[in-house]
Amino acid sequence: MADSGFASLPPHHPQCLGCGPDNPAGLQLSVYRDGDEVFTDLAFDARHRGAPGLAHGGAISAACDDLFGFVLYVVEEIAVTRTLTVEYRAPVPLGQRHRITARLHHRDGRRLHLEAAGVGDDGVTRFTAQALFIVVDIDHFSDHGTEHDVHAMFTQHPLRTREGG
Ligand SMILES: CCCCC/C=C\C/C=C\C/C=C\C/C=C\CCCC(=O)SCCNC(=O)CCNC(=O)[C@H](O)C(C)(C)COP(=O)(O)OP(=O)(O)OC[C@H]1O[C@@H](n2cnc3c(N)ncnc32)[C@H](O)[C@@H]1OP(=O)(O)O
Repeated sequence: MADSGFASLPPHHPQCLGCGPDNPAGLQLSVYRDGDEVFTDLAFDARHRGAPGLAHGGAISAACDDLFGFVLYVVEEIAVTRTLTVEYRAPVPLGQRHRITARLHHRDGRRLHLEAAGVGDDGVTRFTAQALFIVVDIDHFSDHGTEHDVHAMFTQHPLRTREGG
């Protein structure tokens, strides 16, 4: 796939369930920016099993939620999920790669309306999602994480260029 040249976005933090490279129980998403959209290529595996051979809906939902958290790099706002709706249009087989793409649909004050779709490498759209994120201040996180960890989450990382595809 001709992905080289897309900007690689930094994980929210190293232990993030969705994208943290240091979280062995996480999805370890690698996320890229393509214009105003973000995307990740993901094949659910045995750790994400729901019914035999199929991905668990909660794992799919987590992937969508975390990917929405990367649209924030495009919007340049800090925001958190208030609502998340996933439409499971077709079963998602384990081991089959899907590209999940997310974008801002529209903004209304503090409300960010987001949308996403997961398309298999066979061209089938198996799930779509809509979310409402609410813009918050960095203080939203201060009561729960250490100052160091909260600061690190919002440190600007230089965008990297994807190598290969
Ligand atoms: C540029 C740098 C960008 C860097 C980005 C880096 C990191 C990403 C940032 C954060 C995420 C960090 C790490 C994890 C990453 C990603 C994972 C995905 C994201 C998540 O997993 S995140 C966890 C789950 N998430 C929560 O843990 C939220 C819990 N929740 C709350 O903390 C509050 O609930 C809060 C703060 C959300 C709102 O509380 P609040 O008191 O501030 O605001 P309020 O309730 O007043 O709502 C405000 C306005 O939205 C309207 N409104 C409300 N609900 C509505 C609805 N259903 N439909 C239509 N409108 C609605 C109201 O009517 C009002 O409208 P108006 O402003 O016009 O009055």
